[in-house]
Amino acid sequence: MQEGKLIIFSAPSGAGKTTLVKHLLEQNDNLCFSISCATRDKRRGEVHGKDYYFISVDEFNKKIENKEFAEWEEVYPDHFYGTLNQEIERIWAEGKHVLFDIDVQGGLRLKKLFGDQALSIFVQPPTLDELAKRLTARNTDSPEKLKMRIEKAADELAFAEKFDTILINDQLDEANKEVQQIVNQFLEN
Ligand SMILES: Nc1nc2c(ncn2[C@@H]2O[C@H](COP(=O)(O)OP(=O)(O)O)[C@@H](O)[C@H]2O)c(=O)[nH]1
Ligand SMILES: Nc1ncnc2c1ncn2[C@@H]1O[C@H](COP(=O)(O)OP(=O)(O)O)[C@@H](O)[C@H]1O
Repeated sequence: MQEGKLIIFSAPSGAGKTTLVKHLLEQNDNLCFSISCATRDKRRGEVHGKDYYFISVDEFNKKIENKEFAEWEEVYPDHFYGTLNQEIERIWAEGKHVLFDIDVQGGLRLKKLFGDQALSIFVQPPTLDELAKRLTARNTDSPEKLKMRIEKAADELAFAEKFDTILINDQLDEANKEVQQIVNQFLEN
């Protein structure tokens, strides 16, 4: 099997990485989204096997024991997320490059594992206030969860400099264009 490349998007929750990743996937047939395992509840509109493999904490722990994950994190208390080795291989076997939407620690771990084969992109909101506004408007989280995500975001912003590239997601059209340029440049080399 010919190995492809890895493009990793990490960001605090609400910075817009899911939005940017979806757009990139629509525009590029040679990229495929890495579907993670997650133990959180499914949100309205989410599909098992498309957005995530939604599994129980017990199933998740079995996969840890069986060393099925390239990386995994307890991103929020009792909310585990992980990238399956099998998922990366499935995508490479299709002759495509792998696109990740994963948390900051997971992103840094994959970059360390794959080195120059991977590009790590940190998506930064223009301000923390704007991030809080976007998360509130998205309306997918309870007030407690919202608070937890915003607090965690402030810590995560400190890791931006450790990524290959920082992308500020202010005007969405501009950010989409910039992402495409960054990805084109990486895939050409
Ligand atoms: N480490 C790691 N983080 C993941 C993985 N999949 C998703 N995440 C991250 O987990 C966090 C929470 O994701 P989610 O519950 O979907 O909410 P979101 O932050 O609003 O997108 C986000 O930062 C995701 O990028 C994974 O496989 N590994
Ligand atoms: N540049 C932007 N300007 C305004 N709103 C945005 C922008 N990018 C994303 N959003 C909105 O902000 C919310 C959070 O974006 P999302 O992609 O879900 O973030 P993440 O995956 O990083 O948690 C969504 O409702 C999305 O539509």
